[in-house]
This record gives sequence, structure tokens and C-alpha cells, in this order.
Amino acid sequence: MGVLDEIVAGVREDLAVRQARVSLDRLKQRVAQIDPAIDPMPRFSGPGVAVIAEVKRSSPSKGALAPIDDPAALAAEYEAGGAAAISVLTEGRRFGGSLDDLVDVRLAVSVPVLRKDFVVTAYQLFEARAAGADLVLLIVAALSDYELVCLIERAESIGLTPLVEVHTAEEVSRAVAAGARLIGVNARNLQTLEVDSGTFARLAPQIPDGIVRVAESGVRGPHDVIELARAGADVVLVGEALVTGRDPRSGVADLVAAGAHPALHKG
Ligand SMILES: O=C(O)c1ccccc1NCC(=O)[C@H](O)[C@H](O)COP(=O)(O)O
Repeated sequence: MGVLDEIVAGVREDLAVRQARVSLDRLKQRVAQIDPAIDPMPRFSGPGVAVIAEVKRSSPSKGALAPIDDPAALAAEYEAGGAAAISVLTEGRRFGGSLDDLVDVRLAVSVPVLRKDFVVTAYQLFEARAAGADLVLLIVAALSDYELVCLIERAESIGLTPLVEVHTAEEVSRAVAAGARLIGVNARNLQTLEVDSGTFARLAPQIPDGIVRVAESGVRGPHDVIELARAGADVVLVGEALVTGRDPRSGVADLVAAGAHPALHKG
């Protein structure tokens, strides 16, 4: 079994426990009561490169990264540094996250919030929206074409913007055919966990104009943002470098400044 399959198997076990506790109808009632989701797309379509800053305690590739006792405070620092959105890893077993983290972050910031998890059922979309998420990650490698189309449509029907994650040229084609408007190219191979910094530049030309391009994983600093911008990135998603860095606010601000350089402005 590969790493992704192992993670998804654990996610399904934990999901079954939550589904036994909270019915889908109850989640739908909650979703009907909360404020509408924020549309992140205008923030991702400016002249510079937008930064999604991630709340990430640990990972399968690196183990423990940072304790993050107060995810809300970290997210507020990210927002103060200029983050266009906050990503919250809500998977518990391998990433040390939870939906409670997302609820706390939602209350602390006014920028859009992404539920970064391994979503395989519509129930998780309602969980995400009920917790206050505005975006949700859908990983093409974890889904059939039919599941992908259904989850994109269902997410959008409840106001969530799907970030559709790809790793290969074939997955880009599947994401585009499924109707993705926001595609994330993840440079981390989900089998080997190695980061290949050339992945975005290889796959981005295959993503049609009009679809927002996100570069995910392995962004270490301003130099990488400049390289990714030159390769066509509209957005970068950064976790490890920010949670292990000196200061999250200035860490984000440095990335935003690099992506805002006039020489990189999109045409
Ligand atoms: O981070 C991992 O080790 C990982 C392993 C398997 C599946 C997903 C994984 N990470 C999720 C992410 O996509 C990253 O947290 C995100 O792109 C930020 O990456 P980084 O800046 O390299 O922390």
C-alpha cells in the first residue's frame, strides 16, 4: 500500500467514527445557519503571486515540525504578514491537525480558510463548511473521475471553492475535464514523499488560461516564489518553511514581497 492509500485508509476510519456521532442532516443544518463562504478567487487573481500560508504541525515526510499550541494566533500572524488565505491541515494521524484547529483559525482571521485534508466523501465537505472553511482540497490521485466531478459540484453547491491537486500530466487533464477552476500542482510525490522543484514548471503549461495555478510544497523562500512566478504560478502554498521559520509574519511578508515584484506581473 502506498503512502496516500495508507493515509486515506486512516481518514476513512476516523470519518466513520465522526459520522456515527454527527449526522449529515445535522451538518447541513449548521451549514444553513452560518455566514456564506468567502470567494477566494479575486485574491488569487491580482498582479502579484498570492500566498496561502499553512498551519502544519507534522508531516509524513518530516515528522514533527512545530508544536503550534495556538493555531489561531499563528494564522493571525500569517494574515498580518499579507497571506491571501490560510491552509489548515485537519488530518489528525499524520499531520496532527483537527477540525477544531480550523474553527479556531476561522474565528481569528478574515481571509479565506482552506481545509487541507484527504476528502473522499461529501460528508467531509459539509464538515468543512460547517467548521467555517471557504476552500477544500480535492486530491485527484485519491479519487475516481466520477468522484472528482461529484465532489467539485457538491463543494461549489455549498459555497466551497475546490482546490484540485495534481501531481502528473494525466492528473492535470483529469482535473481540467472535471471542471476545476483552481488547480494546485503539488511538487511532493505522494509515493516517495520526495519534492521535485521542477514539477510546477513542467505541468503549468498544460493548465489552460483562466484556471488559477497554485504551486504547492517545497517553497523555501523568496527565491522559490520568483522562480515559480516565472513559471506561471498565481499562488504559492507554503507550510514547513513558515512553521519552522524565525517569524511567521515576516516569513509571509517576504514571500508576498517577492511575488509582488513588478517584473513578475502577469500579462
Ligand atoms: O507534507 C507531507 O509530507 C505530505 C505527505 C503526504 C501527503 C501530503 C503531504 N503534505 C501536504 C501538503 O500538500 C503540504 O503540506 C503543503 O503543500 C505545504 O508543503 P510544504 O511547504 O513543503 O510544507
